[in-house]
Amino acid sequence: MAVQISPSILSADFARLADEAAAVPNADWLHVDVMDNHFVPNLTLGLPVVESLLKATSIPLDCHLMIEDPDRWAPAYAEAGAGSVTIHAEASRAPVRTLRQIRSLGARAALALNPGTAVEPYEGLLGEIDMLLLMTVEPGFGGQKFLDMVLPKIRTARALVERHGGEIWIQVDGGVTGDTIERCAEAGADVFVAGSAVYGSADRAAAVETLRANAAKA
Ligand SMILES: O=C(CO)[C@H](O)[C@H](O)COP(=O)(O)O
Ligand SMILES: [Fe+2]
Repeated sequence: MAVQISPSILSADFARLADEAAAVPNADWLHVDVMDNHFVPNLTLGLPVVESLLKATSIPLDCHLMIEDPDRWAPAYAEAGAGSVTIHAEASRAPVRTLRQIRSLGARAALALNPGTAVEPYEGLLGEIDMLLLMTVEPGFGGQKFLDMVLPKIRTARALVERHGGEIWIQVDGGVTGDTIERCAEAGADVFVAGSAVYGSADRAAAVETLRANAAKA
């Protein structure tokens, strides 16, 4: 499993997003948290900002939609050129249709599960996804404490994914730091989102490399 690091611009300076993207040239992805103040109690950014960001960086965008109606909006992010589009299982009413639309528009399709959502009921969707996102905090805000209770679910997900051929990536998001990343990698995650651990550091690129090195220790 190659380690991939996806810095979350949630913790970046929103007035300087192009510079903040340029500060992490060694990132595999740029994680974009779309929040609508309904599915989660916070409001961030939407499609117009993603469209501008796509013009400002060559780093592929990993769009994490924390919105009430992902079935309506997710295809537009894929159409705009996002490299990966993630919908929440708790929000989607038609996940198969939406995940297929995302793929048919050329993006990787991903399904996200909140900390309290079990993975087993979604085994049937594994054929429809390129990545499974396991939230390691309750979605809505950056800078929260990593929830250790999700570690067994990462192990379960890794076992399920291996049974399905092992090609689906497992992403973790929330409270991922130089300290917690090793536990996530050891449990079976291979894509790591980090907001405050990267954008809370003076040297963002060095923070990305520290995360990558620590994940590789597992
Ligand atoms: O989806 C998210 C929150 O809902 C963010 O991606 C996540 O919280 C990143 O921030 P941090 O690394 O600071 O926890
Ligand atoms: Fe996120």
